[in-house]
Amino acid sequence: METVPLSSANAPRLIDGKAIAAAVTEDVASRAAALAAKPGLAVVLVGEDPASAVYVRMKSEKAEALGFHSVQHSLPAETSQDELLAVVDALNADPAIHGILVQLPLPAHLDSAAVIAAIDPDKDVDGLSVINAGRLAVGDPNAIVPCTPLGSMTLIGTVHGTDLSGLNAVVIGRSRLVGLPMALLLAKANATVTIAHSRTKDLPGLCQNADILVAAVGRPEMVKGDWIKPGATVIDVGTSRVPDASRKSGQRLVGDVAFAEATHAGAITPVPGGVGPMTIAMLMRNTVEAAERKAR
Ligand SMILES: Nc1nc2c(c(=O)[nH]1)N[C@@H](CN(C=O)c1ccc(C(=O)N[C@@H](CCC(=O)O)C(=O)O)cc1)CN2
Repeated sequence: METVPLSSANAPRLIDGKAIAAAVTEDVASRAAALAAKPGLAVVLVGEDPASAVYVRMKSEKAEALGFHSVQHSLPAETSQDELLAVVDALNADPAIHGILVQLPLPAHLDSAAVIAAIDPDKDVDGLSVINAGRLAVGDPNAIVPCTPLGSMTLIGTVHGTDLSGLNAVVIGRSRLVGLPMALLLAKANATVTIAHSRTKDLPGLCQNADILVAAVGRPEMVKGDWIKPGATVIDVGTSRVPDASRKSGQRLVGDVAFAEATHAGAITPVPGGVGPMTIAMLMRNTVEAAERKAR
């Protein structure tokens, strides 16, 4: 991946997640074509959450476009825990499936942790199982790493390269999906990492010390311009829909960062077109890797 110097001009450099994701998926397509059996990805959606339906469709369509065997299970919102576990069990046993993803969040009556735990860790292409989280924590190369942090690290790499020695990184958010694995990956790359959350004292002050700021809280435009250190690299993981009467749809997508105020950042991911496309690209990469491992 090309390393681009930090911007010295007034405007921050936009980190083009769409273009970088396209490069990742191009590589995935050629790896998939080299396999005797197509990589198989199963995506499971429970309920009718509109955003989840969009993401699941994007995943299935991308898998098809890359020549994968792509399977989608769309289950009603009232699906029971046992019914969902039975779907996961069947996918675990299916040799044509190398990756299983259960779209989150699940309806409130379902136990997400138990569902994730039921996925074969070698097919857990979301990297959410305790086994894969543990593998990542101890630096096991067999870890399947959650897609959004993996994609975010690739974006950071286009600015700073792979060695983040001497850089302070602040991750706002401590979820299993993004914040915690992100912090581990940054630490593995030699950054000095702080995990911040809703109980953190003086969050703006902490962020002002961050050379790399990762916002993953899901609160629209929470990170204000004066929280950002001049020249910092800002990775915006948030994707919230807010009302916007000027749009035909009546809404627009915003991140966790007040983008228009981040004029003095060195580099920043836009929303849309930043981290989001990388999440899908890394899911495809995790799936082809799972298929390659199976073929060895
Ligand atoms: N099982 C999982 N559930 C969820 C994950 C996940 O990684 N695994 N992540 C998020 C949502 N997500 C993927 O599922 C996701 C979010 C956003 C995008 C994306 O490409 N966004 C576009 C905008 C798309 C739009 O118009 O809505 C962008 O940012 O450019 C992809 C995937 C929660 N659940």
